[in-house]
Amino acid sequence: MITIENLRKSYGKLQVLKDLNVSFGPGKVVSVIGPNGAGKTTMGKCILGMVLPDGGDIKLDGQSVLGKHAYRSQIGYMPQIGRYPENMKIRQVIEMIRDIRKDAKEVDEELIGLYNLKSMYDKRMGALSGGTKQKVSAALAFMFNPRILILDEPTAGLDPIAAEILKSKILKEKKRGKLILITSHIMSEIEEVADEVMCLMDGQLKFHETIAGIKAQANEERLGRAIAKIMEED
Ligand SMILES: Nc1ncnc2c1ncn2[C@@H]1O[C@H](COP(=O)(O)OP(=O)(O)OP(=O)(O)O)[C@@H](O)[C@H]1O
Repeated sequence: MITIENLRKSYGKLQVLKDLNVSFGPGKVVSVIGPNGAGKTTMGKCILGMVLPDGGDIKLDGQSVLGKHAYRSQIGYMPQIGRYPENMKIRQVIEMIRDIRKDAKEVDEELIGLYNLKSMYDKRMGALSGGTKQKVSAALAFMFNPRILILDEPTAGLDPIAAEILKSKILKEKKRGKLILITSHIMSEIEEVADEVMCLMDGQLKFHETIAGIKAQANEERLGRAIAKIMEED
């Protein structure tokens, strides 16, 4: 589904992605982990076309996406921190995005319902709590039934019930054959939802393995310990 080949990206002198190679298939939840600043968000933004790589390629179903736009409608994105016009009401933000995506065949309002967002439709974005803003971001990411979802620390700031709702949604959409990339630092969450873990270290792929494979490789039952063991290996 997505293939990343020799991807390079620098910000000034800082080399963030250094010849990154990795591929992801459909019907999988892949947890993207790695130390702060390892390049996880940058990789996601390169896939989304929000950051232009300096070299290498990103292919969707074998076709390069670089310099193209239309493919983006197949990807839902939930940013780490959603930024919205402060004065717009939730209703207006949702209507605006629906208007931009008039072409979408299917509109999925499940999260709007589960998060009871309609009861807050007239609140302004600038007046929302961080968690409520996250709920709006989650609802928008899933809204147009994209084949691919890129979720950047999606449960950070969500209360436990809202986080459970999101995790169930992730698993439901995975069963429908979607590819879901999730950046997370929470081991219990990774173990609950992910099939595979991709670890970025210093802009390169440290490993990309199934959860069972990681535990077997490290000879550790606890995922957190297994990952720490592999990350410490040279
Ligand atoms: N627009 C930018 N301009 C300059 N440097 C940037 C920019 N965006 C990211 N960086 C730098 O690139 C590096 C990688 O950032 P990135 O956000 O991809 O890391 P990350 O793995 O997602 O980190 P975290 O776990 O903290 O979210 C960091 O050192 C960051 O400061």
